[in-house]
Amino acid sequence: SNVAVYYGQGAYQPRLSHFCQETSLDIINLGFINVFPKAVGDWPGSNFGNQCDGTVYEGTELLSGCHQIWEDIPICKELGKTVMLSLGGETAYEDIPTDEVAEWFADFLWYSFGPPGQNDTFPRPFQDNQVDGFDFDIEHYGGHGYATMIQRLRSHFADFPDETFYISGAPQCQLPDAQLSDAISNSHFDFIWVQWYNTAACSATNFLEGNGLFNFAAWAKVIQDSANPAAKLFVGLPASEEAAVDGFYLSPAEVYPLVDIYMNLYPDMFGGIMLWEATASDNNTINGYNYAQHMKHILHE
Ligand SMILES: CNC(=O)NC(=N)Nc1ccccc1
Repeated sequence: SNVAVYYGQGAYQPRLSHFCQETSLDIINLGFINVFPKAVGDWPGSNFGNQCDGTVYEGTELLSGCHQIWEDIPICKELGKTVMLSLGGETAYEDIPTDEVAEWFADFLWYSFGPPGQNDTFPRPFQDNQVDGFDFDIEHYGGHGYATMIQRLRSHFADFPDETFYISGAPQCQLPDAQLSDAISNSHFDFIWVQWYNTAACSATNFLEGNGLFNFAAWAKVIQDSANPAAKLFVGLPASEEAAVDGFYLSPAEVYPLVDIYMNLYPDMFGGIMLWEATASDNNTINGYNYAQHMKHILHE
């Protein structure tokens, strides 16, 4: 199974190619498109932390100088990594007011970050690089419009039948997830990485306490009943103590029994582990291995 990490918001983070050289990482979510269009014709905005050169397309919040990222994506692809573009994140105001705006947003993302050369009225923030898909890390205000966006994106995917594009989501563990439940029921996800941290009522730490509140099984049922029962369910975890709200970190030794049980209870659905986030994992070494390396070992046990 796979290890997915978020990249783009790490403190003093190294450039993307550093993480693409890590063999323990399979999927890299570039975060974030953190400003959403409010009307048809509005451009979204982006933030990738200390990366990019601070320039934006005039009159927008969309970064235009992400040279480290456009230089590094080919390296990542060469090394077999799946590179997703993540929408949302902590700072985003994610409200999709109408279906027209949802479809505009999907078109913008596709023509700007999908295969190049389709429609040159759109910018190419990563130049001729194309991402492998789009991740929905919708933390608030959401709920409306995401199913429409995803259906629109998938109609674009169908124009490139020889290429594979993915849709993923990072709901909070509380059910039903206010932001993404509608989208999960009504549109096709490939990966669902649940944030089993920062929410006491259902986080992975409950597994350690054996109190029955860790709700992997409930999420498995949501996926079984969803628009894509074949979607893969990942266990989302903080990659270090500091990477999440206090008290939600699990050591590798604590993760092992959780993964062992649920990987074997749900062998087809279990997709792997998602980590928030890449730099925190790098800075969290235990017995000479960083956190993501420990996770990769656990998945291969
Ligand atoms: C997939 N997205 C996240 O995991 N976001 C996230 N962890 N945000 C955050 C929330 C509280 C403290 C630190 C980071």
